[in-house]
Amino acid sequence: MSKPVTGPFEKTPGWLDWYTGPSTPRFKLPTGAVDAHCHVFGPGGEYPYAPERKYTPCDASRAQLYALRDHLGFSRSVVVQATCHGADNRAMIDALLHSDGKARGVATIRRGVSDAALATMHAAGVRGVRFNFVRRLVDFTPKDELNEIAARIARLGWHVVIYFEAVDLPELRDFFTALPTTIVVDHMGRPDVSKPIDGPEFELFLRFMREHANVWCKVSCPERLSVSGPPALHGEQNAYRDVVPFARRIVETFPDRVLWGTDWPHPNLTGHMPDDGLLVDVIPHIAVTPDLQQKLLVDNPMRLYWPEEC
Ligand SMILES: O=C(O)c1cc(C(=O)O)oc(=O)c1
Repeated sequence: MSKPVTGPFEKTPGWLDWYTGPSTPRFKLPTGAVDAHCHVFGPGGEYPYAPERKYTPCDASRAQLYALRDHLGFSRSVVVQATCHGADNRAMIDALLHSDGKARGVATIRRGVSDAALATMHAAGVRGVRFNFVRRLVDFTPKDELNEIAARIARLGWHVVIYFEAVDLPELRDFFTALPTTIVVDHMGRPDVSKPIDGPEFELFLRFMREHANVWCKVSCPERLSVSGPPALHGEQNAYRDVVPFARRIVETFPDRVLWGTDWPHPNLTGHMPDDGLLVDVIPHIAVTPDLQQKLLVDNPMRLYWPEEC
């Protein structure tokens, strides 16, 4: 892979660039595997970062994303609009249009979006919108605006991706459960993995999924959630083992509603930047049988993003 570069923008101080030269995973992905959560950043010279952004990343182009996809052994990608681009979806859509149909997208949209713009996005491969409740990433959008957006995209058959911190679930739960679409939770609802797996906080999340069959979950981002590591670096084959039981519990309880993604290029990590090859090697620890791996990596994302092929 080519090296990270920065265009006309100055990166947030302390920014960690994505890992160059990732190892080849030891885990062999099943045929047709989908990386169901990844991003493109810019390049900033071509697709400027949004004025309202909370961070400025290094560039991460579609060519670099697809080179990683091929290196790791994925067949397809779901490109999720990154908050540093606000509601300007051009970089993400450009990535979809240059994917030979092998990428779908999740957009960020505002109330004023036209029906024509939504139709163009749909034609490009957008199949969802992202509602973000993580305070360090976005200023909140009022709930009435989100409800209006949800009603409009429901008509297109899209779903809503939600990103929130575990401590905020009690307050947001009623809003989420009233949404009219499939709901996909980013990064396991960000559990605090230093708390007990059988404790009330994680149980609330499991109950949220148990009681609402339209709620799906990405069992992604152990590198973000881990407290006691070890990180996916230096050949580590048992990385982020404090996160593994949480992800495994979700996969085994809801095998037909889980997705996995790299989260490349891993925005806002501070401690380390994972070797994406070793990150893939975490998968067999959280989906421990070929059957669970097939659902997590192929059947579920295909049903959600390429239903016409199922
Ligand atoms: O936790 C994060 O910092 C983060 C940020 C973004 C984004 O800026 O879009 O996306 C993610 O999936 C995770």
